[in-house]
Amino acid sequence: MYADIVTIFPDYFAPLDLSLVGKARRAGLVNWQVHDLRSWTHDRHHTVDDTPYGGGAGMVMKPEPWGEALDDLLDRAWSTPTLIIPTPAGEPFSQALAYEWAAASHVVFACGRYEGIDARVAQYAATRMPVREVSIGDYVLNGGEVAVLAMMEAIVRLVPGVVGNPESLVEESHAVGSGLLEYPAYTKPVSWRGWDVPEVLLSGHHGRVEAWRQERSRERTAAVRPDLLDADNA
Ligand SMILES: N#Cc1c(-c2ccc3cc[nH]c3c2)n[nH]c1N
Repeated sequence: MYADIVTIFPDYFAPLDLSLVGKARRAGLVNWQVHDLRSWTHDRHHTVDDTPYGGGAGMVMKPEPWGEALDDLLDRAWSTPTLIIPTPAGEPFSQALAYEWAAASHVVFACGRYEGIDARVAQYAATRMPVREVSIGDYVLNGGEVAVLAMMEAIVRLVPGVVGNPESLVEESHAVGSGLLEYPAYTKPVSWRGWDVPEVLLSGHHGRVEAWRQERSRERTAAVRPDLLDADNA
């Protein structure tokens, strides 16, 4: 999976070179390039925003720099990428989308700022590539960069070879098809500040451990995400 990330804050993405995601890049399993949108401006002030038509607070990102950026990235592309635009108004980002894009050869992330990107950019882009407008949750950020950091981590960890034990991807919360949140985890010491590890986990009886874990998953899901149980039963 290769990603182009276009932003006015390239430094936001330095953390991608840390930990598992950075290790995957150094192993050649994934790669990405961060681009400063201002590289596609031509005025002295590298202007990327302007006032909104129709009035209202804030500024809107101008279409011209985005159009030139997408044209350049498409010209250099080996295959037609999917354009992913983070926005509070988007479809929910999901584990299923993370799997889909982990298998994609090329994605382009467009990080908006201010009140967002001129709507014609997504319209124009859709004439040249698949476009997905996605949201990482029902709260409002100041820009798309944090969303892209989250999506990159969710996507890269699913690329084959990145996670040491692929089994660990199966039992986690929101694993596609599981419909349940993951069970609580414990490690040594067996007793800590008066709290003991549940006996069943010390029994060595795999059947009982599995049954206990399934019950804890259902209990936890019913408590905090009953909507997943409805979806699970749908
Ligand atoms: N994804 C996502 C977002 C955003 C978001 C994304 C892009 C921009 C550009 C200006 N403001 C933004 C907020 N807020 N909340 C989410 N779940």
